[in-house]
Amino acid sequence: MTKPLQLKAPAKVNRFLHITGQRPDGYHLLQTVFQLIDLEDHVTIDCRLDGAIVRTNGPSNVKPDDDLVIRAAKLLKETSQTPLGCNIHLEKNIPMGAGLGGGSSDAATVLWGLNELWNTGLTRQELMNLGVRLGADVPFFLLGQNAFAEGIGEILHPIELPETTLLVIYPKVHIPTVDIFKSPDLTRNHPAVTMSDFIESANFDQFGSNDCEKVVVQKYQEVAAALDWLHQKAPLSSPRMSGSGSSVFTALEPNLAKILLNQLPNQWIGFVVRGLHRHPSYNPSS
Ligand SMILES: C[C@@](CO)(OP(=O)(O)O)[C@H](O)COP(=O)(O)OP(=O)(O)OC[C@H]1O[C@@H](n2ccc(N)nc2=O)[C@H](O)[C@@H]1O
Ligand SMILES: Nc1ncnc2c1ncn2[C@@H]1O[C@H](COP(=O)(O)OP(=O)(O)O)[C@@H](O)[C@H]1O
Repeated sequence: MTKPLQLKAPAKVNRFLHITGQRPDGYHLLQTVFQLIDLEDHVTIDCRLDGAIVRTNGPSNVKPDDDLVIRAAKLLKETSQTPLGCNIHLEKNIPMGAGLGGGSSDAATVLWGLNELWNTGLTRQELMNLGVRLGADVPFFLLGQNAFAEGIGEILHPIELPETTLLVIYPKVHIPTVDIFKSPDLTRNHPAVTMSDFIESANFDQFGSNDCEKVVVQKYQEVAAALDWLHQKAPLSSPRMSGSGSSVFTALEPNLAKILLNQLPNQWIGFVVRGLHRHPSYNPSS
């Protein structure tokens, strides 16, 4: 019997997020830079010979069958027709509905881990094609490195980003992605940029904007307050929201990030994180 796999599933931030159009099926076309950060869920996967797929631990507010880790395992089992099953132990550290991609990262980690454990032999691209059925962010997490993304987030161009420390604030608001994408107030015609525009910009932190931010700030006062707080405390930085919210972040010198974390109003949760260059559990060429 193989040993259980212990894997880290990192969160992401969107350094900018432009909505450039919409597909005929309603999904939004976007351009973004995804950055992996060292805020991580822990996923332990153990092979079962009886074919059952079981979550042995996980968020109490997500039913086991709705959990993206179980949905990912079932999708790979169905696709590969393996007779094997698994136990999945999920320790959540990434806040949910926070625009940090935790569910998508967990799903990607399970697809990658089970492909190894079950020896199903899918290529990375095949795993990505499966993953996008679970969430638009899943292919990025399978890529395993930072990326400039287009399409609905599945067209990925690897990119190297400089060392960064970020202060991330989760304003304890859970935002369903779908609510933001269906808002009539969402900007959907941001002019297209190129990856070179981003790379050649004088300051990555100031490049572009997050088109979901306006809609979220109008609807969720706590997100607006967290952004205002960052603007006041670090006026020289460029605070942003990540994804469809609710987390906000800014790049700071590490000592200042720690000082501000200690001053954070206690109704919010803060994290000082470092940008990662590679996925902590698998590398892009494996
Ligand atoms: C906005 C982004 C940016 O990174 O991140 P999050 O804030 O959710 O982490 C992602 O594109 C989100 O990806 P993900 O969270 O996987 O969303 P999904 O489950 O695929 O989609 C939830 C719903 O949002 C809408 N949706 C999602 C992505 C997209 N490009 N266009 C959409 O219109 C669809 O109605 C979809 O049914
Ligand atoms: N393992 C999981 N982790 C987080 N959320 C999950 C998971 N499985 C299912 N979900 C559902 O997906 C929703 C969005 O997940 P998450 O990835 O945390 O947020 P976001 O899309 O804002 O980055 C959650 O509200 C939850 O209902």
